[in-house]
Amino acid sequence: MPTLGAIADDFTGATDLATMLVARGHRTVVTVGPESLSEGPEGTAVRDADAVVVALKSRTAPVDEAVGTSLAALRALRRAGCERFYFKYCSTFDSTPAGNIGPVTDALLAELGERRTVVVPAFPATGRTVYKGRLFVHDELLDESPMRHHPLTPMRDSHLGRLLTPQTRHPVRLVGLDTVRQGGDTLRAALDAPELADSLVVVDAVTDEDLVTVCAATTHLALVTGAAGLALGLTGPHPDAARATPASRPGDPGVVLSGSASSATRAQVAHARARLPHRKLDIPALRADFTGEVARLVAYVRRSWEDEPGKPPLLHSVDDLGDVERTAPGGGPAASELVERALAACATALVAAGARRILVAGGETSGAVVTALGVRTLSIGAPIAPGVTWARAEGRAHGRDHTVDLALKSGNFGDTDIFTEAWSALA
Ligand SMILES: Nc1ncnc2c1ncn2[C@@H]1O[C@H](COP(=O)(O)OP(=O)(O)OP(=O)(O)O)[C@@H](O)[C@H]1O
Ligand SMILES: O=C(O)[C@@H](O)C(=O)CO
Repeated sequence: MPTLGAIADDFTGATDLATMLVARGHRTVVTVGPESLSEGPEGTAVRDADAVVVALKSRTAPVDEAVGTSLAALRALRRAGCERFYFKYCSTFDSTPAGNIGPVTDALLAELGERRTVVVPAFPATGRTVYKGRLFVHDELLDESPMRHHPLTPMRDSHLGRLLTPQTRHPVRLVGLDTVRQGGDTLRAALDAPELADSLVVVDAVTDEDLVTVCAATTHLALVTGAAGLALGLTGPHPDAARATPASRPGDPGVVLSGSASSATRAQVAHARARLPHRKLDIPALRADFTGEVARLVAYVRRSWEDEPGKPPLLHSVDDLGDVERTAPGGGPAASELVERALAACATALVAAGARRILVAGGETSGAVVTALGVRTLSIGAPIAPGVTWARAEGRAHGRDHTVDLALKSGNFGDTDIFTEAWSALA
């Protein structure tokens, strides 16, 4: 029976955390939404797991909806036996002044009858560190990094206290690196101090060792919050936890679907364009004739499978930031919505046409694709890069069951050659 229950605010974040938990010895199941926790064969997989991660698409949802789905996930995890909880959000703290990190944290605390938790977005393996309460992305402050241009959650501050305060009913406090470096016992005493009893406590962490210390000092908290780095210190009972075997065989048709505008993805797209068949989504064409344009994209991929076997085609929506359309002309559907819907529609049509391995770039995009594919659970398979893994996805779309290998790549994760090299991990 699982004891650790996690709620991830997007799908790439869910597989990011699950990858870390598997590496730390937890048999881990990712369920898409809370419903799959109890139903049918997925219920059995959950009962055999040490940890369950519920993947939500709540990061940019309206606040009430994000709170509602997160609470439903918490209740389902409690029913499944979980006793400790982990709210996973982005290592770049993706949120707006309204939420959803603060409101969801407040609601989870209230439901658990708790008043205090930690806020730990650091993930040094991917360049995210927190010092003096400020979030860095590699050697830049968050608001000076490319995250300030994010299409949905532009991050215009790096001070976690200032970012979180408008989102929460709790005071936001800081425990600094000097305390963390004094070790787990000192840090726990600092966190348990009466003046922090009602607070969301941002904790500095710059290295993996800092995160192991933070983890050790917070095992008594019913709820922790952060990115996947905080799970580094969570050693589980099954160090040899098996990874899922691939659903596909080498040579099976594959495709890359990228709706991410992040700087790492843009470099990956540029690299792949020189090496893979590729087609860019035409937003005005999607707006004018959505069904026809999706059919043309699908036909292009199918033709590429025949003309250039072994080279998974790339469908992408952004080469450079000039491609990001922020306001829809004439009040039509937003470009972001069109891109998500188009890539999701391509995914279901391509799976029906024989695709067995799909690499998706972008958290929101991944949510759209995974939902359209009717995926209920993801079993973590071969790792690709820090925070990115292949996962075996069981789903149902167009009235047919299917099993495919899915990799959900967070916008800023992965090396430049990930779109051409990820496939070798499936061999
Ligand atoms: N040309 C475009 N114009 C406007 N919006 C776009 C365009 N291309 C993609 N988008 C939208 O931008 C958003 C990108 O978010 P997504 O979460 O998929 O990627 P990301 O932010 O890079 O990844 P992550 O959240 O994992 O860091 C999606 O909603 C996508 O539909
Ligand atoms: O923490 C991260 O950066 C990722 O898992 C993520 O949430 C991006 O969508």
